[in-house]
Amino acid sequence: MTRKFEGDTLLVATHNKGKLEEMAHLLEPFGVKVVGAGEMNLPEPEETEDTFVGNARIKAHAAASATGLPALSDDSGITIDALDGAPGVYTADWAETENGRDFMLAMTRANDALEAKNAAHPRLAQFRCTLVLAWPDGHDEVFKGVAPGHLVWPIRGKDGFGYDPMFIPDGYDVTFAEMDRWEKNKISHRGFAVAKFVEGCFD
Ligand SMILES: O=P(O)(O)OP(=O)(O)OP(=O)(O)OC[C@H]1O[C@@H](n2cnc3c(O)ncnc32)[C@H](O)[C@@H]1O
Ligand SMILES: [Mg+2]
Repeated sequence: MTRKFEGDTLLVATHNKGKLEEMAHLLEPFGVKVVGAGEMNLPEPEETEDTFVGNARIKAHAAASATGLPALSDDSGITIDALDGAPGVYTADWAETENGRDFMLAMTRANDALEAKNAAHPRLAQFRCTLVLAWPDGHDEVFKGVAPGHLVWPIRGKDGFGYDPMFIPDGYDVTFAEMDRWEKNKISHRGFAVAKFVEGCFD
């Protein structure tokens, strides 16, 4: 098997431990080890774009130009039909507090907004993941994945991260947070996007 990038280590331009663990597990069968932006002491760039791909490009290119290595970023979030696609690219912002991120608060906000609209059930939503592989010469490649499902309240489960405890993927009756992390990878937005990345990067 050959791969487009040299060596067996891939720089993943994220500071999110949950994403990194999922990617490490997804790429391990291909002999790829991942190293996160935090371990490389890279700063967290400001995400100033209003699209997933725009922000994924910012993160990937920042890491590639700082290190001279190809870098894979992940910009992701949840889109809720009854909220016209919110929080979308602002998914992480909904968790922001003076003392850092609080995802119980973020999930409560999402549920409160649905309640305020008296939104019908099932409350359809999609987890979306955009991966950008940026090369030190400035070009990049984009890979996307979507996981459709619906939101439940109260939240359920202790595994996963972010909004996982309120999201039930289509075809299941458990939330992402009630599922084994590796089971989630088989049907998640990130799992589907990584599968496309693998298709594009390995012969
Ligand atoms: O930017 P990086 O450093 O990669 O890490 P981040 O956590 O800031 O990531 P994003 O900017 O892409 O924001 C994505 C948000 O969507 C949430 N999210 C993404 N994927 C998720 C998943 O698989 N399960 C639950 N929540 C997820 C995540 O918790 C963040 O709040
Ligand atoms: Mg971010």
